[in-house]
Amino acid sequence: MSGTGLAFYLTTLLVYGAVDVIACLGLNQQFGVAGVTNFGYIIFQAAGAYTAATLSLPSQSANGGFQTYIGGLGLPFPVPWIGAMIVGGLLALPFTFLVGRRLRGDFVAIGLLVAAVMANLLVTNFRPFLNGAAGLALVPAPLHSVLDPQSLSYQWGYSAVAILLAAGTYWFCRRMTESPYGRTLRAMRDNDEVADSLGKNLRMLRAQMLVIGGMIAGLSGGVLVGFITLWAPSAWGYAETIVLFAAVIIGGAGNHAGAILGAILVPLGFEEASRFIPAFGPAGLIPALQWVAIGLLIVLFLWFRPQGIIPERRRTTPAAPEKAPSTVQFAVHPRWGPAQAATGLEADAGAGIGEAVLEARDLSRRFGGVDAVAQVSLALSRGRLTGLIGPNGAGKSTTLAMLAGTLPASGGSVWLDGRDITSVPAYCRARLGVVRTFQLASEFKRLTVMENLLSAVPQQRGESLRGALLGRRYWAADEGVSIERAWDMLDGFGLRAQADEYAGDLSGGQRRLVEIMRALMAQPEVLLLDEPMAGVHPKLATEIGQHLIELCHSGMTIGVVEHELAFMDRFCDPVVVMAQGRVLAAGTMAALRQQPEVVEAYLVG
Ligand SMILES: Nc1ncnc2c1ncn2[C@@H]1O[C@H](COP(=O)(O)OP(=O)(O)OP(=O)(O)O)[C@@H](O)[C@H]1O
Repeated sequence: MSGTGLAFYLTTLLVYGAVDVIACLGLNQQFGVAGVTNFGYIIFQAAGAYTAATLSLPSQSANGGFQTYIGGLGLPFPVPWIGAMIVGGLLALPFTFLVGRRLRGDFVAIGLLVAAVMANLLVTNFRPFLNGAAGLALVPAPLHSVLDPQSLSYQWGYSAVAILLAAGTYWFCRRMTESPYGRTLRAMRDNDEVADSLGKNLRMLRAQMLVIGGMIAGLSGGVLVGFITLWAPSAWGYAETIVLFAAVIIGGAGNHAGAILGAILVPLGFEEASRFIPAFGPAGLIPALQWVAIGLLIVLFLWFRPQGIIPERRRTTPAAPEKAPSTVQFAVHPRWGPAQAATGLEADAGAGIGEAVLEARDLSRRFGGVDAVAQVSLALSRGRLTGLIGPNGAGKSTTLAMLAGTLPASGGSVWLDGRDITSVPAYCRARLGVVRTFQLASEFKRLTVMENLLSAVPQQRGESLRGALLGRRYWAADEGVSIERAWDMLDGFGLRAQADEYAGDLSGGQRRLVEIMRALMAQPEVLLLDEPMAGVHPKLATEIGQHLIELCHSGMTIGVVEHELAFMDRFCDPVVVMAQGRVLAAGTMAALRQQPEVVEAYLVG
């Protein structure tokens, strides 16, 4: 290869590499960080490429009529690239309805894949739209009227701009990810039901990810088509999406540096490596083997190294001065606790004690033909630790889920402070102060203990997309206050040493504690605990029980489902007994023990 030939080859590599990096960063943001599986990702790149092409091509009549397309506006650089981003983002909008519905993630992924296949078929078979299978050619290169696109200096310049855009995309994605907003995205990825119950608006977050990913993919398409000057349906089959997924998974999903490495190794590396394989077998064999190799690599990585070559970074928190770990410290809702007293706004913790705060009225839930909960009416009162007991399958967890809104009711209503909240979604109920924990372990596994706690803090400055983009200076002080509270909480629960460990690596009992701490970090007005003491050391369970009582004294309303009767005896008043989906009785444990039907249904054994 001559020197000039080599230089052209190098610049081509650089542009392809930069385009792949941009595309992989967008996909990593969607899939690796936020857990939104978009098997139709490639159509957003294609939309960007077609948009940039039709915005820069002359009108159809001016091109001699050898290709047909819509648009043909002949707009100057950089309008086609900006248009590519905008259309990539706009194309994502219809799909935001898909993620907003209560569809499972894999259905959404398949829906997007089907959309990608259909879009490709449409463009291929409907020629007037974008010239069908033949695709668009002779797309004007950016600034072709003032510069010579064939010159080597132009090619170097193009590579430099493409690399700068890739660097800008990296900076943009990092800014989102390394912020409270990014933490919320990762929490949603790890366990969306729990994120929902902590007040995170999943529909909004997923929609943002789809639109931002679409814009980034669109940009990558715009940059690519300006360089290669042609674009056809064969360039964006659904298999191309698989290549990008392979890049992200192999590089290290969730880590933007990993996505960059994956982009260089997989789409670029495979293409280049196959050039050096001597031709053998029938035509098309080598590209086919390339697919087999990529498929095998995905399987091998998912099996042996699911975290990829550069795993997601563990976020550690600078240690704060240690406090005496003798007692459990709780932060209480500002409306009721000392924090509010300190501001002088409302120091009367005794106000309203005993009045119904959260009520179920004739609440029912059917699963298929089974009445899991049938016309249950009960009230949780301010300042009371209300227990809910009953045999297995009595409907306790289902009732608690309907109170928190994580499960829709089939009938009846839920009231908060005298307001009907039956149709209010879980994340809004959490924002109103109703926070629950779950019966099964529900920590955010790939978030550290500290991050689990911080994820629950309401109204964080850096938790919105805007706040994240404004940067650390905008949200660091606010985050500092939350970290301080989290350290206090960790000291109280004796988990300071585990602050930087992944919550998924803790013991069962420790994970329970993380859940309780996380719920308390949300500063709830009503706290709903589903078997919180399971696996917790009895001494600590007693300590927690005592502090739950303290919280009640400061005005919090707490409901707890628990099988441990000793806990009910000691801490809960009143206690509601459920059996076969109905409320059997309610009162103090002492009174309940006097009722034969309760003893028969539950207390015996
Ligand atoms: N998602 C579901 N689909 C179908 N049936 C369900 C579902 N969730 C709960 N059920 C059924 O509803 C009934 C009540 O279950 P629930 O979990 O509320 O009981 P529970 O009192 O909390 O029991 P446990 O103490 O064992 O947790 C059970 O018969 C259960 O099998």
